[in-house]
Amino acid sequence: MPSSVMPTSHRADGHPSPAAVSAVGLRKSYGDKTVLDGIDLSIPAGSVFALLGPNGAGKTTVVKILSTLITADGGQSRVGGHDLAADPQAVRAAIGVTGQFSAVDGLITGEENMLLMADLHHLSRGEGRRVAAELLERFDLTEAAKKPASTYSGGMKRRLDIAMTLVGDPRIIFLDEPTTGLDPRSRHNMWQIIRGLVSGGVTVFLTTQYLEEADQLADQIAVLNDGRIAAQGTAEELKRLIPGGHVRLRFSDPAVYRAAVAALGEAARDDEALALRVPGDGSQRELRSLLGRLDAAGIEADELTVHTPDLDDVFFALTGTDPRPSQSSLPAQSKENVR
Ligand SMILES: Nc1ncnc2c1ncn2[C@@H]1O[C@H](COP(=O)(O)OP(=O)(O)OP(=O)(O)O)[C@@H](O)[C@H]1O
Repeated sequence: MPSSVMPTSHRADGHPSPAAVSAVGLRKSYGDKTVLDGIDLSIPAGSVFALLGPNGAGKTTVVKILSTLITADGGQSRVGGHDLAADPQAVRAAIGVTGQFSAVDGLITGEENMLLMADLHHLSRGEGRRVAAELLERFDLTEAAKKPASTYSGGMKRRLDIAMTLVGDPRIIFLDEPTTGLDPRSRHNMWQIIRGLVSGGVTVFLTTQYLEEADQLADQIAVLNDGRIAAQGTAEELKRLIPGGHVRLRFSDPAVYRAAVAALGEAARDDEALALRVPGDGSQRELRSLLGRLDAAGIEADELTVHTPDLDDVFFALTGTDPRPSQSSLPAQSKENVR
């Protein structure tokens, strides 16, 4: 299933675009615990790739391997045209990494953090100052530039972290859960920043637990579960992989609800909410037939909503992890995968 939905990408001139990141058969274990059990990836240059997975699925491990922070036990990968095992230095020079292991030093100011990065990249004093000022401006940090980074909000720290990464002008950026813990406004801000990077030709590899984030940003999404890629494709392709479409009918009168239960034998019941979930593809034909059956039984629902599968459904079907734990009407599933 994974490879069958992975399209070959083409540049505007019709030639296949070179992969910015590729991996074949990546494996990693800690002791007798297998974290990655053969991961294949191919990410075209200039695109956004989202690695989606529940807690502990191994997302950070993939990022750490591809960004040379740890080594894989098996498999091959190329990043920015360089073999990871043979030339990790060249890989390091081509990439930027931000995430759970942030480089921001809280004791010094945002500006000093930037200048430190400029030093690390051997920029001259003048060039360093110019680049730092430009990036601080771009990430809306000019005002806060002279304050210690420890006083920054979560969103500001993430922005500073990305700004620091960009000092070296990397063509490939790894963002490990870039919006975890951010409020909705900062999250949208971060999405704009990521879109800006991509429009400048940067390849973005991001990990996320948020389906909406992958849906919003990614050209390709891979769902990681139990050390393997359970499915890969565009958001639309993934949504087509699974059923999940249904019509939800809600009633306020328990007697009418019971009549509906009797009339629609195949529907999943939520007795507490007096709601029924009738599986279907949401097509006009199916809706007409459903309404016909309700009419014939003299039943009128108080609320009728048509639900087409979304990434939540895909995630749920593939990982057994319900991203919407508050929805009691979903069937109870094994939570064994949640570590
Ligand atoms: N250094 C280590 N030693 C032992 N086990 C580890 C080590 N690093 C990670 N693991 C284990 O590997 C598994 C995958 O961890 P990883 O951090 O890659 O997951 P993740 O998908 O990024 O999760 P999260 O969303 O919680 O960050 C987890 O079960 C974790 O406990």
